[in-house]
Amino acid sequence: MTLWTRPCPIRFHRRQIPAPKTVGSGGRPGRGPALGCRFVSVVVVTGTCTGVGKTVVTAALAAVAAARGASVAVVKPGQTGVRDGEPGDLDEVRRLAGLDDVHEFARFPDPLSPAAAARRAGVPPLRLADVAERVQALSATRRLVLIEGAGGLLVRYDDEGTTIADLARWLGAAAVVVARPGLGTLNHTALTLEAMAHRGVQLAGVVIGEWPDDPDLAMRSNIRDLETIAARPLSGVMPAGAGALDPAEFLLAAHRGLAPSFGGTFDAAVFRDSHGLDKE
Ligand SMILES: Nc1ncnc2c1ncn2[C@@H]1O[C@H](COP(=O)(O)OP(=O)(O)OP(=O)(O)O)[C@@H](O)[C@H]1O
Ligand SMILES: C[C@H](N)[C@H](N)CCCCCC(=O)O
Ligand SMILES: [Mg+2]
Repeated sequence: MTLWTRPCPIRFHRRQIPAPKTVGSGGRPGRGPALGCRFVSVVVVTGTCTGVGKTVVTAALAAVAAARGASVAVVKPGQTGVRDGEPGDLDEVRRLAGLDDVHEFARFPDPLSPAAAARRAGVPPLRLADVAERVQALSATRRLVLIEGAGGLLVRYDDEGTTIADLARWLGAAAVVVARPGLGTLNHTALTLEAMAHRGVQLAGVVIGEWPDDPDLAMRSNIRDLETIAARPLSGVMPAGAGALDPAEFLLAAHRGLAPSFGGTFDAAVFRDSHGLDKE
């Protein structure tokens, strides 16, 4: 346990399930969704900030894995900024990925961190330790459980300061970091990755949440520097407008936008060569 990680307040045994021998009806033996490791079953989707495209990337990961025949559940532990009866992030995942196995554990109407929104609502905060237990139960019968945080990595879920990084650590889950392409993202991404490293949260990959048709100088320059910061090629780039596609088009965009480690066909070198500055 590092100084940076909160201890789990409940008895919780980290467990990862092996990939099933056969995936889906036409699945080949031993072939699960390509998530970098056959034993990865819980992945946290975090971001450098709120509004960076976490929901779209979560839907893309779910769509590609489900299309490969994997059983996928998507969890939004704490949804804020949405009232009862209004559509939340999971409704967007449901619409884009055509997935019904979605789970929201708490909802607070004010558009704030889950901790602040619970305080304002005068209700107890969401306990991420309980979320860990519920995710563990889900993972017993799913090949993949995706967990979308609220805002960035260190957003608080309670007044003790429990974060999605703690949840990832308790579950032994790697995290996908969704980043903006433009000016400012290098610092935000570096801070996020450094905080993860200090907390012992493994990086599953950096994905740009929304790449515009007309990238500016900083965006083009940032491709190389994001890869330097992450010490690996980009794990995906979702095109601007992906959130408005219909499910069939979205699946195609998800395949093209996610790297082979996530089951897609995105080629970071090709993207870097065609959009980066290095060729000039
Ligand atoms: N690739 C994309 N194509 C189209 N729209 C996008 C894309 N990425 C993000 N958006 C839009 O940008 C806004 C913010 O994105 P999103 O809701 O995914 O952010 P988030 O990181 O999930 O934020 P939160 O912390 O609220 O969960 C949304 O309105 C979403 O529809
Ligand atoms: C309301 C918003 N869309 C998210 N659900 C919550 C974002 C919390 C961000 C807190 C912060 O980093 O200042
Ligand atoms: Mg979201």
